[in-house]
Amino acid sequence: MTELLTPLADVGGPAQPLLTIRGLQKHFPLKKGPLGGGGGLVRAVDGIDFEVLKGETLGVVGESGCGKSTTARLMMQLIAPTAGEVVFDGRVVGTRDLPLKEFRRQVQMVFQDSYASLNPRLTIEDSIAFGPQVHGLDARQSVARARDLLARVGLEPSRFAERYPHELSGGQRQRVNIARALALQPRMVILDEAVSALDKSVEAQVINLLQDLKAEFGLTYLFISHDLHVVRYISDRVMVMYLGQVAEIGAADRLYEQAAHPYTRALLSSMPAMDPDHRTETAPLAGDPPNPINPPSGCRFHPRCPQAAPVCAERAPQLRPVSPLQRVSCLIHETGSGHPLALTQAA
Ligand SMILES: Nc1ncnc2c1ncn2[C@@H]1O[C@H](COP(=O)(O)OP(=O)(O)OP(=O)(O)O)[C@@H](O)[C@H]1O
Repeated sequence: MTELLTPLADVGGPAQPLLTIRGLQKHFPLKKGPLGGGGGLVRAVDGIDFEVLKGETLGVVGESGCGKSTTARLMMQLIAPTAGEVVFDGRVVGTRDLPLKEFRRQVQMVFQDSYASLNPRLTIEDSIAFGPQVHGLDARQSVARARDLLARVGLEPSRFAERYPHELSGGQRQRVNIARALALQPRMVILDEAVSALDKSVEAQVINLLQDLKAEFGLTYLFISHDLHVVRYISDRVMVMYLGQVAEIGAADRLYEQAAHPYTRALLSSMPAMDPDHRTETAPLAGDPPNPINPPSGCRFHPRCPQAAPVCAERAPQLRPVSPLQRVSCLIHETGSGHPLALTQAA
């Protein structure tokens, strides 16, 4: 299990998985046309395995449509998987071992749209108190918890508790959503583009708040974002997705400094430079991601990969450890010879 060792191991011994994803797939059927044509499947998530370690923030990145949100919704069991399972703290979710209701108390989610997530007819206080009441806490205790949490996310309860969502700014509403997610005292929070709609200065405040709350409540985060700078800042490890699969996963610093997958390198070189004097050597990502209805054969990245060899169109790579801190799905790393061309030459 050496691949589970992360920088967290430096501070608290070997990190253990809190949530494990095994062979997860989601294929959405396409509607048939009036004459029976069409059909087919959108392979939104197509066989992924990974773990979220206790106490870490796992960042998830990848181009639009690569399956990040579908993965999050599958993890929460908001949609049924085509195949695979979610294991939380050693128990399979949605079984007698760990019924959905109990799992959903322990794992909460915050979405991008701060307004859509709140009931416009409920006051802020009632929105936050609702979850604990559903889970059996009495009304007085639920309201007390809501007020505590409002203060904790930086919203003075005497000013905000009785207001309605439309009376708040986007940043304030997202603080309410975070308070609401914490009201059930979860162990893990999934943040799906949770700061993406905020102004840069508000975004920075909310990210710092998330960091403080994580430390205070001992939380584990899965943090989905298209902003590679933010992901590097907040994450202990990062998972890179490409066309419904995991391309690479590893410790954030190592992945950003020594990416092993050609896709990760291309994605990172498309990052706007924080330092204008900094020049990257790598070619940026060319072309659009291919269609998840009809993904390329072999390695799905091969049509866009600057290092692709003929074998890459024929053989699908497996996710394998390349170091104790990094796993990658690329034939380069399966040969151990440094280039997939060696595979064709050796064959
Ligand atoms: N209900 C659905 N029916 C059919 N296809 C879907 C459905 N939901 C998602 N998809 C498709 O699945 C693929 C993955 O979508 P998903 O939203 O998970 O990607 P994403 O990486 O989160 O993208 P973004 O960064 O744009 O939010 C896309 O091709 C999307 O169009």
